[in-house]
Amino acid sequence: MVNLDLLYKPVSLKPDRSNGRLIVVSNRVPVPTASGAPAAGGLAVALQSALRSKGGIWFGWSGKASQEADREPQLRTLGSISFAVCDLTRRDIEEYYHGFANQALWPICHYRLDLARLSERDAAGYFRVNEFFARRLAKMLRPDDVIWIHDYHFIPMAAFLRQLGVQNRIGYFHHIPWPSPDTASAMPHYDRILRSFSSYDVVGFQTEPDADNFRDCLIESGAGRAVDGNWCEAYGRKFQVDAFPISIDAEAFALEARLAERNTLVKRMRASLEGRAMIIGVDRLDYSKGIKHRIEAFGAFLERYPEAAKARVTMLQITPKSRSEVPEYANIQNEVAEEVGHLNGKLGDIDWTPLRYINKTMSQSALAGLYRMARVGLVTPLRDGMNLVAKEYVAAQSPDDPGVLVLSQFAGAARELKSALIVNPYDIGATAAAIARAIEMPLEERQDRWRDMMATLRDNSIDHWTANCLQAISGESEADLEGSLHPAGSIIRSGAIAKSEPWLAPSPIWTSLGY
Ligand SMILES: O=P(O)(O)OC[C@H]1O[C@H](O[C@H]2O[C@H](CO)[C@@H](O)[C@H](O)[C@H]2O)[C@H](O)[C@@H](O)[C@@H]1O
Ligand SMILES: O=c1ccn([C@@H]2O[C@H](COP(=O)(O)OP(=O)(O)O)[C@@H](O)[C@H]2O)c(=O)[nH]1
Repeated sequence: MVNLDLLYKPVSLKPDRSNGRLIVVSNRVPVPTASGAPAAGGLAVALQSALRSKGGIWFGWSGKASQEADREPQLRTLGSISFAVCDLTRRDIEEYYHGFANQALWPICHYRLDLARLSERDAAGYFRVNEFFARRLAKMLRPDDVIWIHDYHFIPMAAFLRQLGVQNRIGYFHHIPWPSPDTASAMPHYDRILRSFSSYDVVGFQTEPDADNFRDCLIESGAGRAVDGNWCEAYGRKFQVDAFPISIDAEAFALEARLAERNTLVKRMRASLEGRAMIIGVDRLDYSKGIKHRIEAFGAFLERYPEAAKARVTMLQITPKSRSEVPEYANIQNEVAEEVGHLNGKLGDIDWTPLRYINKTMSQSALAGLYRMARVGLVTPLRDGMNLVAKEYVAAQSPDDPGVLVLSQFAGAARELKSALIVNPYDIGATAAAIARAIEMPLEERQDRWRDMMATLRDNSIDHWTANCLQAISGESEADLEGSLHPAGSIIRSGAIAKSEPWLAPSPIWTSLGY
């Protein structure tokens, strides 16, 4: 373990944006390991390339628990990237990760108020852990670093950094949906959460509706207003609020899929299908992914076309377990397993298992090959920030014989992949009909739809996303705004603007919680 205090000086100088390192902060940090285990989370997969060119630090949780005394960041450097991760205590993990992040923010952002647990203990733990990370990060920063913070685990991180005197440019990207004010306002410490966003220079969302919902939250709570298009003034500060739809490297994924035709696992799968068409679903085992509804829809499809289906179709559902210590996730694991058992018991035969259900994490290469083999990609979340699986499925298809994507209207990806068969995942009959349509779809229509979606993916690649986000966060696009009234990062007080001043205005609730 390396004591980072010895390596970096504290922040004190005026920011210079030109040559700064990139500092990425995320809850999960894919520290390279000797075994090179595959990553199941979209965030980890999507950010693989982000740090490559600029160099810098990827900072976050180690994924491990340890004792209070032993929690300075551990550093691993590979080329121009240093991975710095801190352990958390068991109590931290319980309150910050399982508790506030995944039992309050996650369900509320996915419109599941019925599953939200509002606990003061968890809330205090969430803010405490954010402060813990902020203090350690602040010690590593240089004045010209650009900081890019990811996801709902770290909403208050910038506010703590500002309190510590950090004046760097800081951007935030929210990977999951942001709901409308009536739902968002169910968040515990809603005012404090909203206020926390104003410490960023840029706040990014997956889609326009998410960004609109967020602006509406500021307006309806009386905290601020929208100005100059995609900017907001709130809590005395001006910051950019915009949609940056995340994507994948479609060309690289297509190549991976072509090569994966030689993958042993893919070959085994193909042989076992005995000529049947494959339908594929790939999701973390999460209630937001709509797996139960999907299984019901597949069952309805089988019952509607029993003989044809048996002779012609098999479904593969790849579902790595996720957040198993959270009760709602333990419940969904049981419910899905039961649903799979019912379906196979009722509709299967001695020589045919209609639904193959696997709780393993597959490598990207195996997934790419399996997507390519599948006639139908079933991506039917009840709510999803983006859903990279939908994009990967499209990228993996063979141009000569592409499969059909059946996509939920409630996935962020549906706003871009308009040539998918778009379904309401709550409508079991309509989803069953879409499966039937996808199986029967003529080659020409499949090719037309695929070409359209692939063109969209090529136009907005992951590199594009990273470049757009970083351009906004580093303030490069602000040259045009230099003459405008309130450039980003400015503090607004009674008509005067003090650019890049420290942000030191905690609300009463902050102090009441002891921060
Ligand atoms: O880290 P975990 O608790 O194991 O969860 C895995 C990740 O899930 C979420 O992914 C989201 O980000 C994707 C990429 O932007 C997006 O396509 C998807 O719709 C979201 O659900 C979560 O936001 C990540 O932080 C987690 O690491
Ligand atoms: O066994 C698996 C299952 C999923 N994934 C990857 O995990 C990501 C899931 O991202 P998505 O945006 O669809 O959902 P999230 O899990 O982030 O909510 C995709 O890149 C998948 O390829 C994987 O590598 N192995």
